[in-house]
Amino acid sequence: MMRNSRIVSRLIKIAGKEKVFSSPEDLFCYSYDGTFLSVVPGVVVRPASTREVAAILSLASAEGVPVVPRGAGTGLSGGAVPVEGSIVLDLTAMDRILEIDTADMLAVVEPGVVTARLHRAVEEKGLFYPPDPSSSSVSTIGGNIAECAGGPRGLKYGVTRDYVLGLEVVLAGGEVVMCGGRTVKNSSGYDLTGLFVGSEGTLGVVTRAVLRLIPKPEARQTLRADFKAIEQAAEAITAVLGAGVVPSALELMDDVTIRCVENYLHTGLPLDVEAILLVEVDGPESTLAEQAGLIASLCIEHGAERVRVAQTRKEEAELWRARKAVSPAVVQVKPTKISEDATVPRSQVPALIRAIKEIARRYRLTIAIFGHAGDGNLHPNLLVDKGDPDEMARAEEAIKEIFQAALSLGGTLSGEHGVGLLKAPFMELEFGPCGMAAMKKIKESFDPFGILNPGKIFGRI
Ligand SMILES: O=C(O)CC[C@@H](O)C(=O)O
Ligand SMILES: [Zn+2]
Repeated sequence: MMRNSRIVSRLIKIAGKEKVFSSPEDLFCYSYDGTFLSVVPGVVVRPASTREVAAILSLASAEGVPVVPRGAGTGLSGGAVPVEGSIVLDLTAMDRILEIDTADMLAVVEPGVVTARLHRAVEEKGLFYPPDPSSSSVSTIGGNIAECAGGPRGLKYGVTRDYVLGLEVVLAGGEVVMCGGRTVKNSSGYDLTGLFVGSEGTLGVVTRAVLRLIPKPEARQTLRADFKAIEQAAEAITAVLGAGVVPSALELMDDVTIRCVENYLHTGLPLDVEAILLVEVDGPESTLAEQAGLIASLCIEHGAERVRVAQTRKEEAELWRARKAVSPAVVQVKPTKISEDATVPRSQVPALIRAIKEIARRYRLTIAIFGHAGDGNLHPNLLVDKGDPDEMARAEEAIKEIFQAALSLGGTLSGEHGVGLLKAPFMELEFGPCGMAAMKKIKESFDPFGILNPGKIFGRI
């Protein structure tokens, strides 16, 4: 609850009475994101323009009040979890697609645009915005930029970072800066655009983005391969990636994951296998049969029980519905799922799977393994019970070991979910003290009073 009523009145003056929320019910709704963490903020404000965001940040820095920017709150690292007494900046009302420029192949959008809405809008014009996090039907572009979201298409097309050409950002004191622009090349000065992408609202608040688009692939084909042993699936992934085709998605779901999804959706996934691969290829219609055929035969060669190629759009949608429902499905089984995002060079995926399985056995934990195996990004989800302190303690140790395993295989803590609060304690494992000190200097120079999303990336301060 915001103790300082003067700040609430100033916010009302800036954004209007109906855009400032401070009832206990409203504050509760903004207290959490896609993780199990929750902190009630002081007040919520929903600005409608860059000018309003600038006025709010200048007020917050003058008063020393923390500000936590927020999109749809689907993040999985705690990046949008408020700080006690903070102002939550709900950016969902700034949701205009300002421009889709087919000649320069770019879109100019406000941060509150829902990712799937942008997909539809650009696809209507024959263009394509590849980043597609599983939450794309609700996630916002601002949140995607803040966490550098990815999704299944990362393997072929990259992640949000690869599509941000330019940004308008409001800095901590309320100053508005423009960085990058509408060109596909830009080598002038420091890459501020790149710095803001993935900075989780700790350096500034994105109020407008120029996004690169590409031509929409002509067609696509999806197939599912079922494997009795997860090792076979892991070998098939390596074989597919080495065969010269680049699938637009190559997703893995292990047996724990399959059971969670089946329990939730009853979509007919096989329960007698240890893993399935969901593979999508795209490109000119004429190339699909050959690409899919090659992948299917490599899967069979590596022990797949069966390969099913989706014959209709409906069948394809059903396969993707199952994959995209993993997160909500896992939560049905254990509400305190702890979602990880360990990412390794793609050749190391089999080794990472082995390491996670061994850690799960040793700590007596159920871990669902799934994710974007084709680009090395796995999401081991620990199914734990928050009310069981012994299990939580084992989970904590297991998480640390999973991170260590990923790092020792040449990987990173996070491929696409960001650091937020959950991974902050482990950052030094990846960057060492000097790397962390360099990042802190950047943070301090952008946010000398520490009002921008404090605690994220660096841990509680
Ligand atoms: O819940 C998760 O761990 C992953 C969510 C998302 O990144 C996905 O790939 O479905
Ligand atoms: Zn993912």
